[in-house]
Amino acid sequence: MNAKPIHLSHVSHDFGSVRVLDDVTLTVRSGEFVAVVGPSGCGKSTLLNLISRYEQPSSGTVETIGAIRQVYQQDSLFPWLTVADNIRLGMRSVSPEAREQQLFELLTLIGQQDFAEHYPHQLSGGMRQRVELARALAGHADILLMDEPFSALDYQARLRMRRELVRLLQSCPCTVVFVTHDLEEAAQLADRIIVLSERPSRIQCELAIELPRPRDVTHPLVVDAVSQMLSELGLREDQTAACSIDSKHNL
Ligand SMILES: Nc1ncnc2c1ncn2[C@@H]1O[C@H](COP(=O)(O)OP(=O)(O)OP(=O)(O)O)[C@@H](O)[C@H]1O
Repeated sequence: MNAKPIHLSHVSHDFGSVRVLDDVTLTVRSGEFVAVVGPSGCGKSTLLNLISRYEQPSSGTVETIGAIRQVYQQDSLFPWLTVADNIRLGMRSVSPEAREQQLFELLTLIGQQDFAEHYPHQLSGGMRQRVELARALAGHADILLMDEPFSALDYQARLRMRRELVRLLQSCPCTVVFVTHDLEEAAQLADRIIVLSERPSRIQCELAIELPRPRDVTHPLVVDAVSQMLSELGLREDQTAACSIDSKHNL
């Protein structure tokens, strides 16, 4: 993997007369887990769409190196295909000889080996998201773009999925950009959190969290990071608490 698999330089993006992103410069290092948070409608998904090249920036440049896979909030499994066939779809770049072995490994990794021949409607929401993750990681993704992948799940299922994602990334390392509304999720998972401002969005600040994963939601650094994001987003009731997280303001 390259040292800088994602590099955005002075990227701005307009939809018609509406400027959504304004002069965003962002580099993501190989293997880094970057979370993106910000107010609703500020352009988080647009940022992912620019990285995936689904959208072209109005100005600035986007450079990526390596295979990109995406995981969305809505599960996008094909309902007429079994779990195994859905995952096989992600393996078009894998040789036929290696495919079945990798399928078995992925099913084992997500704990769904007994459900290979089930259809998506026979699975819970959490199980479907696990299969989505396996499909995205099949065939060796270099960059994983995740757009609120766990937001449809209940709190306990989200906690389990975070743990599962950490475990999966240990087995299948890649560079991750993870959009979420859930500040706790960002603090539990990310090496670096990008806080976007209101539209037209700029990078308001970056928070680095140097703490090994898995991280407990009650760890003081996780709690501090949530507290700082709340402050940055103007959502604190009490703005007086100090924060020990290393943060960099880009305003
Ligand atoms: N294809 C499009 N055409 C026109 N406007 C768009 C398009 N896609 C997004 N927008 C607008 O751009 C803005 C940013 O949208 P985007 O989905 O990127 O925000 P977001 O931060 O991901 O939102 P949310 O947090 O609510 O999911 C919104 O005002 C949205 O209406």
